[in-house]
Amino acid sequence: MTSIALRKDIPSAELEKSQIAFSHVTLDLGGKTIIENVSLDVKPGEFLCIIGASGCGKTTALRLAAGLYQPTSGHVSFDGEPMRAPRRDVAIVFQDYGKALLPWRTAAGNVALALETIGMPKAQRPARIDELLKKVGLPNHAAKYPAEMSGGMQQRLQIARCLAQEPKALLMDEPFGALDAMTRQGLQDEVLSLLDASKATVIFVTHDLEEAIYLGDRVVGLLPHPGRIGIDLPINLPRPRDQLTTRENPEFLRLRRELFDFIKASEA
Ligand SMILES: Nc1ncnc2c1ncn2[C@@H]1O[C@H](COP(=O)(O)OP(=O)(O)OP(=O)(O)O)[C@@H](O)[C@H]1O
Repeated sequence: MTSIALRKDIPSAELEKSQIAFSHVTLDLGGKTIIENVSLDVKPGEFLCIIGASGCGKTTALRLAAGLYQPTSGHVSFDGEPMRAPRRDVAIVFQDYGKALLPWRTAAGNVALALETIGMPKAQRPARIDELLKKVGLPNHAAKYPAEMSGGMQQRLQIARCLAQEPKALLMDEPFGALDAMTRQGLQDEVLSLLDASKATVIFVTHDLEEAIYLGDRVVGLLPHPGRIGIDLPINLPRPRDQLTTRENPEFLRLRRELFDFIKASEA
């Protein structure tokens, strides 16, 4: 059984296809090569984490996956089609929820915007908004504005808004980087259970090696200057994951050591 099949029940024919594929991707920006010859296949429903030293190109790789950058050479595809521009079925969750949310709209209004974008008729929106806010643990906060919510709540709201798009893939850039440790662990578990239900493919960028192992089916580490794949580890830890037992598992500790050594060597 593969680690992906452990996460959710996806037909094996689906797993053979790539959902997001990088083929020999190189990207130059400002006269510098930022990403060099990256080839990467992400399968439908896979939870891939990207780690690496600061400035190694993690966010840039995510922007390529989102269609926000076009490669200088090589290509990025989604469901077998060239990724020439951002797509509605690929949602992005940013670390900076403050900038991602509209401050003049309530929680319900922020989610409604995503429903408008996918063309949901107005009459159907309130029930869907309630459902989404409930899913992310904000059932009683529909009328609040982002400024009236904690960081963790705002990030939940951003996730609800992304789920409203019913994305096939979710690209997450350090989504919990600005949150305290307890809020962060709670949201890790919420994201795992939300994604188990939605079966979306995930690319999740993080500085936190333990977070990457805890969440992922696979962890890819980038080497810096230019950004290249230096390590690609399957995470064969049982699911559902548990904040105590998973983190105490000897395999978790072995993986943490391997990634720690990788980062240390890549910074040397
Ligand atoms: N538009 C741009 N023009 C020129 N250089 C850029 C541009 N965007 C990013 N870079 C450079 O590309 C490199 C990779 O940046 P990127 O933000 O992808 O790294 P990162 O791994 O996400 O970093 P961090 O972990 O600190 O967020 C950095 O050296 C950065 O200065």
